[in-house]
Amino acid sequence: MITPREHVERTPIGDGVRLCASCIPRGRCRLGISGLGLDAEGVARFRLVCDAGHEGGPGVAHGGWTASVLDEMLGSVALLHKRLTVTKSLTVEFLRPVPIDQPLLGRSWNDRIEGRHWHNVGEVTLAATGALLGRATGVFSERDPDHFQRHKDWLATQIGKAAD
Ligand SMILES: CCCCC/C=C\C/C=C\C/C=C\C/C=C\CCCC(=O)SCCNC(=O)CCNC(=O)[C@H](O)C(C)(C)COP(=O)(O)OP(=O)(O)OC[C@H]1O[C@@H](n2cnc3c(N)ncnc32)[C@H](O)[C@@H]1OP(=O)(O)O
Repeated sequence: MITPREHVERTPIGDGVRLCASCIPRGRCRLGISGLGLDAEGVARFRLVCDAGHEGGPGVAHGGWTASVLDEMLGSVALLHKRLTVTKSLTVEFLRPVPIDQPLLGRSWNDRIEGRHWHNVGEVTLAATGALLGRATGVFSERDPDHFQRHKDWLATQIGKAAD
């Protein structure tokens, strides 16, 4: 079985972020995230733009976009340390409307690790002024790469049960 590090290293990067399966063919994150790497304090930094494809209210991002980018940014913290985690819980605060087509900045970092659980934090700000628009806390559960095969096996059992 491959190690989590090998699994992470085999996943393609686009604009500085490890790409999820659906974005690998396009070569960039569909949410408009580019990664700037870890700074000296171990904080992951990102450039973000919410394009009109994610417009909710007039001129502002759908809340699902904001929650998704925070999930992605907090989920990237362990990836940047070559560890594999999935979101166990995510709490999002929508502090101000997020404008579309405006440069935004994202930051995410680890607060503490308890066993296999990474407690991560992150925020989205307006690049022009640093105004805080949204923030999140989340717990990310460290997994082995067999997580996805386990899911397939579990699903096959469930579907089998439904057919009985
Ligand atoms: C998009 C995912 C990417 C993940 C990384 C993949 C590749 C890396 C490379 C590039 C990716 C690029 C970017 C990614 C960056 C950020 C992505 C954002 C992160 C996400 O957006 S990620 C998707 C959303 N998040 C989930 O989708 C989690 C669903 N939630 C669970 O999976 C469990 O809830 C879990 C693991 C959280 C529990 O955590 P835990 O610490 O409590 O773990 P525990 O082992 O105790 O399991 C407790 C119970 O879950 C069962 N269980 C565990 N694993 C299972 C499996 N594989 N199949 C079937 N059942 C499973 C056990 O059997 C037990 O069941 P029971 O209670 O009945 O005994």
